[in-house]
Amino acid sequence: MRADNHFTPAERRTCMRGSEDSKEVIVQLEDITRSFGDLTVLDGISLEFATDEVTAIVGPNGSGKTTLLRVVAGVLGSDGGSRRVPIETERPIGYLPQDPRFRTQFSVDETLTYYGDLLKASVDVEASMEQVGLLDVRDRRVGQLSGGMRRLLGIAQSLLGDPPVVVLDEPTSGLDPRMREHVFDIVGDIASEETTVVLSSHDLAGATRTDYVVLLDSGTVRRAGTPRELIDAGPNDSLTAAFLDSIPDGPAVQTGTRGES
Ligand SMILES: Nc1ncnc2c1ncn2[C@@H]1O[C@H](COP(=O)(O)OP(=O)(O)OP(=O)(O)O)[C@@H](O)[C@H]1O
Repeated sequence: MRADNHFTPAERRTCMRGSEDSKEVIVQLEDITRSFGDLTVLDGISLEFATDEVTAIVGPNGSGKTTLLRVVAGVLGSDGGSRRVPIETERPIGYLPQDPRFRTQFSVDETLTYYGDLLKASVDVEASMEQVGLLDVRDRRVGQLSGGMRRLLGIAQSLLGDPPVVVLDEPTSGLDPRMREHVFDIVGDIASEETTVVLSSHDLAGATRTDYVVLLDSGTVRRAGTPRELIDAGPNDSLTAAFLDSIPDGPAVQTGTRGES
């Protein structure tokens, strides 16, 4: 195992949170590994996520972001390591997959009511529409929504039942700059004393608005810290430079042999 891909919870608390111990850790990953066939996609990931934080997982295509988020969300098991979500609520985790599919004939309201009815938790559909700014189009059919509005609908769906852990896979992909800003505004509002948000994004400008950034490459954590810490550790004053500096060998194209050397 490489030293730079293993952040124990204690180390991460030390190196990332300093003395902000009022925040409550509600997801802990320790030494998580996950392979598909002979392809090692997650290679010893230890991270923890606390309330009132937005964490951005960034990394090249194929670096394992979606796989990591699926493990965090509990929709994919790991091969090794442990995942702890020490909270007890009716709906502990809300998850926006990378490519959510909704029935095009349903309205926004009907879609959220449908998903809300599937949950055991009590659900306030109106509040979730309001949270993402979709109240004005509540009667519009999904098939008539713009791509950005559909993404907001996906975020609203993930918020139903007020889960304390909200996992969003690329919530800003394909969105124009104004809509990306809007999504990061929403995400900042969601993170609260009770809630943590974990998202993946290729939008490094947006990632600078989050609390913590994890630079993932080839299934390992290359760097992690506040945006400021990562920028200061990089070659110049940008997260893009820090990102490129953290993957000096270029983007990973995984072929199934990595991790076997
Ligand atoms: N279900 C699966 N079966 C086989 N291989 C998979 C599966 N899911 C992911 N992979 C492989 O795992 C690697 C990491 O994929 P993943 O989607 O986690 O990366 P990513 O960082 O989210 O990529 P992107 O930024 O392009 O969305 C890729 O090589 C992918 O082909």
